[in-house]
Amino acid sequence: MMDANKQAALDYHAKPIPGKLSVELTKPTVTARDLALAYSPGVAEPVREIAREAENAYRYTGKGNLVAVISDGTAILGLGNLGPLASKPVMEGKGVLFKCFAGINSVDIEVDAESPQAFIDTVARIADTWGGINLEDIKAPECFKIEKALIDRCSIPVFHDDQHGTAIVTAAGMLNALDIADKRIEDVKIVCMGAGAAAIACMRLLVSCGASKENLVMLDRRGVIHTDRDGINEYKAEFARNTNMRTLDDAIDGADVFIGLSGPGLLSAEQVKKMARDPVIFACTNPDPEIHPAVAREARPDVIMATGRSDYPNQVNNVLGFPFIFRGALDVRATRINETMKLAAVHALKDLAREPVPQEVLDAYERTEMSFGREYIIPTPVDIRLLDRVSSAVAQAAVDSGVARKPYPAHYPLKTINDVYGA
Ligand SMILES: NC(=O)C1=CN([C@@H]2O[C@H](COP(=O)(O)OP(=O)(O)OC[C@H]3O[C@@H](n4cnc5c(N)ncnc54)[C@H](OP(=O)(O)O)[C@@H]3O)[C@@H](O)[C@H]2O)C=CC1
Ligand SMILES: CC(=O)C(=O)O
Ligand SMILES: [Mg+2]
Repeated sequence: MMDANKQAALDYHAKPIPGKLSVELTKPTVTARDLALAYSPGVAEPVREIAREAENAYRYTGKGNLVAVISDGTAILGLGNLGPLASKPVMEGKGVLFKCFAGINSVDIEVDAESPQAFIDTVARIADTWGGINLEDIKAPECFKIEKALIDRCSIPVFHDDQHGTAIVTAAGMLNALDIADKRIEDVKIVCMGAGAAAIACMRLLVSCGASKENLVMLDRRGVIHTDRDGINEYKAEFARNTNMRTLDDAIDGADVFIGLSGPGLLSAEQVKKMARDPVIFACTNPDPEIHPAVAREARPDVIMATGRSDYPNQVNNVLGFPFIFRGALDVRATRINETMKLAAVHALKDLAREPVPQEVLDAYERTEMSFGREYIIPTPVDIRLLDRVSSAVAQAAVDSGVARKPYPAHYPLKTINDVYGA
């Protein structure tokens, strides 16, 4: 980041008070009577009700609209394993996004765990306090076992955002980008740089959406993941290709799609030049993408380009997913976030990009025009319609697929975050 922007980012986090989130009160606390209701003796009444029937926690506490954002700091954005405390600005940031885009309260928890099992046990022991758990920035392959174990042990939704949030948004953006390029997902040659949490989940979901594993090459730090390679874990093995390709140079030749979920600056202009017509490049590593959009565009004026960042067009970032997916899941008290709900979110996002863009979005992005096309393949996070479209689709899918413990919300559609508690 340039020095001025770097200082601006540090000042933003430091001033006027440190951090980006605080806690607000929802009840009066002025008089002795208020205190007698809020604390002793009044607080004993909801305690007794919850002890009698656990579901009452949703009625008498903030549980139903409260998500824990939990990390061990092992894969902080694309910055790597910098430890739990260093992940705190990102986890606070996820809390900001939960609140401002979906009206969901959250608490960030950074766990210093000596092993995946210790992490699992820590999270499982505090799980009942929340309406849902958003796991964040936990590296592969540990993240897969951690998420599965917690889903098995918890009765609330547990969702590894870097896997599924990213996959949902990537799939929605990809379906639109391929439509614009006039290509079929079944036919396209895909190169996926990275074989971690986000990459594995993105490729799994793209395959569910029609992509062929035979057309897909995945790479990690050692190059192409192929069937003759030793020592690849079971998740990478899912995408091992029987191929002579060994390097990105080999794989990128004639590729229709490059998806980067790996590290900064790994794709060169020369490699972009070797891609097929109307190449689709999602350079999603944060904060510094696999290739700068200007470099890609100079190499190939016909590129359809996305990054994970807010300061370029086409932000393919899980921020478009997790706030609204949890909103829908919480509002029907879903026990989990299943594949049906994820696909519903993909289609809601994909379809919304094809509608006219509201003036508020144009103003926020200081643009006079935005419409479905190469520079607008996916809605922007500030688009208030996401709250209605994605949350409604996810809630309906939860009901339809039998994981909802409450009916489709009577107070939907949500027009603003002020609507989230209903009338
Ligand atoms: N835009 C978005 O919404 C999101 C973007 N991301 C980005 O995706 C990236 C990966 O995140 P995540 O999956 O959570 O992390 P993981 O640690 O789980 O995976 C990282 C993967 O990237 C690979 N990788 C790292 N450096 C290189 C390199 N120089 N060459 C080839 N492969 C490399 C690793 O290879 P190996 O297996 O050999 O170690 C590993 O497979 C991050 O940069 C992150 O910012 C993640 C989530 C959301
Ligand atoms: C966006 C995000 O979650 C990441 O880069 O890790
Ligand atoms: Mg992340």
